[in-house]
Amino acid sequence: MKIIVCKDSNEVAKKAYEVMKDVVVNKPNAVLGLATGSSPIGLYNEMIADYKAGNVSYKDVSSFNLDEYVGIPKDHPESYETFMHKQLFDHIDINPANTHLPYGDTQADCDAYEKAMSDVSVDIQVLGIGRNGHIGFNEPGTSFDSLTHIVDLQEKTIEDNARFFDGNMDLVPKKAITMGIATIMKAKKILLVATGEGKADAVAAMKNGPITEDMPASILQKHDDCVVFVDEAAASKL
Ligand SMILES: N[C@@H]1[C@@H](O)[C@H](O)[C@@H](COP(=O)(O)O)O[C@@H]1O
Repeated sequence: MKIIVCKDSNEVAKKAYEVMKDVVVNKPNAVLGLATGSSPIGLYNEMIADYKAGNVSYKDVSSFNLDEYVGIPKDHPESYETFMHKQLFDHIDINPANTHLPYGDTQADCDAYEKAMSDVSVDIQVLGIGRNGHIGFNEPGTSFDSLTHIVDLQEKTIEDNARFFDGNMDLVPKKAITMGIATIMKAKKILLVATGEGKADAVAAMKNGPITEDMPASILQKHDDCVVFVDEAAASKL
């Protein structure tokens, strides 16, 4: 795992984009693993700006997102489907038919997503990290062997996401469908971004702590090509 400490979130976005650009320019039909949350928004803005400048195209790219809430429609304002359209897809030339997010609440839904992903190979997987070390929605305690599955969200995660639901924890979905840890680890390259002091404990445990299912992101120590961009605040406990 390579950690690069940047002075602020702006630099994190710019540096992370250099890695993304390298993948897409070298492989115009790259498969991108994408993430939601506030962390990757700066990176997505850089992708959009460079696309608008005419420097890169996503017309042959396809994408697979990490996760989605269970129990809200795809067109809900806070669904991850809506997030991805608003933050990225609607501003670049990616073919909407080539974008994929998991959806549903049954094992069959999980198996279908896993199957679709096993037919391709993710060239670069973007990740954020939860304050409790979750990646995707793989909460502490998730098996490192897990594939796409349905999860019960932990209190801390519901609390963190309440800001998107009028600050009301009751409105936050309590379940989600997520790629598993084993699904994520299959990506050829992993690009994790984390900013702010709230992520400092999780970043330190991910990098220096024991590899344990209690800290899902710690498994990334075992990935052959994982690059992490953090700002000084998120790096403060390294
Ligand atoms: N499912 C997402 C994760 O993929 C994301 O990494 C995490 C951190 O979010 P943020 O980047 O807003 O701190 O939030 C959610 O739980």
